[in-house]
Amino acid sequence: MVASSVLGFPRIGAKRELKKATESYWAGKITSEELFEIGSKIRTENWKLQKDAGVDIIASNDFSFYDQVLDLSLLFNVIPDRYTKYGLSPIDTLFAMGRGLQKPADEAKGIKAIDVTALEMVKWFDSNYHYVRPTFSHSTEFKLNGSKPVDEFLEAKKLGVETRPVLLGPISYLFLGKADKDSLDLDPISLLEKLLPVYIEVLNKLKEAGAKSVQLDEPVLVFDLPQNVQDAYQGAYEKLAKGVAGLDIVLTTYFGDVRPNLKAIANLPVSGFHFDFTRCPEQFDEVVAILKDSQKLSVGIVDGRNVWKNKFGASLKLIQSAVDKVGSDRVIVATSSSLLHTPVDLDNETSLSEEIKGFFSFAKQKLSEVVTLSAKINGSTDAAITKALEENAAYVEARNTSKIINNPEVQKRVAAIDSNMGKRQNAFPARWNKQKAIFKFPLFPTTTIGSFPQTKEIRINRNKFQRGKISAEEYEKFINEEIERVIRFQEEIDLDVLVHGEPERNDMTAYFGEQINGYAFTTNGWVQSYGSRYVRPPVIVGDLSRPKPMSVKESVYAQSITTKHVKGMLTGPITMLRWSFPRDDLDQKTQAYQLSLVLRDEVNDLEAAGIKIIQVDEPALREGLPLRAGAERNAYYDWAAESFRISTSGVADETQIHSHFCYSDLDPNHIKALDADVVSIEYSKKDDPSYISEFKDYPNHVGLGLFDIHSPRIPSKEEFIEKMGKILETYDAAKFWVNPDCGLKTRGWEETKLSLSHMVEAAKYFRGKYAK
Ligand code: MET
Ligand SMILES: [Zn+2]
Repeated sequence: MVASSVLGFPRIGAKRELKKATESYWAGKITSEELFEIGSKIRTENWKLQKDAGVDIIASNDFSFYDQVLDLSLLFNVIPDRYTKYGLSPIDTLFAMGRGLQKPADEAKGIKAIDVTALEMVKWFDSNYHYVRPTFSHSTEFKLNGSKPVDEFLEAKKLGVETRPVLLGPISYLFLGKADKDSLDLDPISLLEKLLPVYIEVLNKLKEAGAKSVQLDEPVLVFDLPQNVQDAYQGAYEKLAKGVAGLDIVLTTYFGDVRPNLKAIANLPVSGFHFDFTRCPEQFDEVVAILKDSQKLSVGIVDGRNVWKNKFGASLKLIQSAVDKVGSDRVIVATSSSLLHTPVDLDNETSLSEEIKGFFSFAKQKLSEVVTLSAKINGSTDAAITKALEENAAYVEARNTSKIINNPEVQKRVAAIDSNMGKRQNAFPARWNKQKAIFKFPLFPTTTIGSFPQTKEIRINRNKFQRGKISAEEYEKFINEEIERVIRFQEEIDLDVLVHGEPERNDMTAYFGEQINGYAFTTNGWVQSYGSRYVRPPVIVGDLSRPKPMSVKESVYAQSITTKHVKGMLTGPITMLRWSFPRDDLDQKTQAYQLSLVLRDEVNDLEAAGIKIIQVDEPALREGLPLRAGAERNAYYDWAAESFRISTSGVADETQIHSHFCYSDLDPNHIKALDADVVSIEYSKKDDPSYISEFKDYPNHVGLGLFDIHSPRIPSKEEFIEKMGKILETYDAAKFWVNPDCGLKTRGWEETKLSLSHMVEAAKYFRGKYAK
């Protein structure tokens, strides 16, 4: 019999319980016991849901209060010294590593002041999830520190749910990490021998607790891996298998093609493999060929990364060929990856049209999909299964013929795009000559990335407006007051280029998506982005067009109340695409081009309305990069840059185009290809001098982010001076912009005020210094 399996379930709770809990804990409103209680409740619900749906193989240890990779770092004692010297509890150490911690001293209680920055946070493969990067040094001493995987396994067992614990595998864990700044010569993979005993220890504890099998995720197998990393697999898994004899290890890969690394895993002594056939069905024959004897084949066929209903007909064919090859007892029907990347429950959506709702499937619905597929393959004649299959066939037909999907006007415009649309009138040096005469910026111009604190008041008013409790006029008045407050504050601390603060935007993608035809949006479709930050990606369902300007009103208002320049603020085409759930029936390039035309109209409208500086954010540019080098990646480079340039090249030389990048490794060549006049880049946690030199010969202007906006800590003026000083050792002062890492919307006003004031003071300090 074929079994059904789910690689992981969203941990945020159907009503975002986890967010509320962690944020209340950070605010000191609930105790750690209360926090743990809520975690336990979420886990219990998730396991029950899966069990009730009939899923055979259910994961445990897929829960986390912050990030599953960070959990492992805590578990393995990969905790840089700077976090251990305060005597924090394990959960507080975890949060300090994830988000930094700054606490004044409490003399009365004899408690010292705490001031520690967060570890680096980076993109999880090509998703919009972010993990906390394991940070190793020569002094890292692996040892088991806690028992989370075992505790959660036993917790489920007590509830009558037998689970398969999931851990990130040892090679992925090391490869996704980095050397700490005191140990830059350290190659994390060289720590493998030291790390394996700790894996063996925890796996044995799981075995003793009654686990029969574990899921070891090795997603780095979809990267181009250096030879030494590929070579590490065989030995490592032999040691594991020997060290935990009797425990089945299923090696899990996802998000792509593992064929280039197939040799590395072809002879591993594991009990089974999982492959992602939604992302790469082409690998089927070759990967199945490595299976030996009784090794199981977990067929990733229900997409863990999107919201579209599975197309059962095609899936059943693929599963059937798996059964034909290895026999039904060895086949598992699974989600392609953890469902962490999908919203929790479609049943909570009340405002979607029935037609569109009929196209979607969220995490809970995907449970039934794996169950239905496996039941059908097992020959079930159950009426409910038959009905589900019939409904699915009707869905496929309905989507093929739906009227909301095709817009011939849009298709015509995309077909008519020519190469001139992606070119500014002149190259940057000529543009800059004109721009500097207009803007007359001082040396080290200061600015922010766009958003200012999204206060409770803003959320309350937005909510009231959405519910019709306040009129459009009242809401506009409120937003304008917010804009005015932000403008006055920026004038007060003397920033050079102002922003309107984005108070009208709940989310930088959804805000625009809601104004573009062809998008659908959910009311509850939250997905974790990092820590307690969740996003609600809108869904591209059809061809995209802009019925009217989307951002001009707020920018024009902000500009009307100040004599300084206000930047218009837009989300770029690639980020719009990446932070939405895309269509699965149209290639991504065409979707990006549709978006680029929408944005081009908006950029041109902003310019026509008198906005002279326009920032088009592309934080997701790097995220879209295909995970492997090759033709697909090269093509992406071209169409992604072209989409940005189509958006921004309709303006005069005098209009200054900014762009912004964050969250991911820098990709200087790609950034250069966008030809923006000024780019701001997340930098504060990089500790990597090569980031500076990468831009040495770049003629355009660059602001390296000077402080971490994910953390509430406030850098002092001296800290800014030190940071800037370091950069200026190698960096051309004439192209140096001063800005934070990213927008400030998740911060409070108090810390924002202080951090930005210190930043401006530091810029002034250097102006004085350079004037001499
Ligand atoms: C994730 S990038 C965010 C850019 C946006 N303009 C903001 O400041 O919030
Ligand atoms: Zn950003």
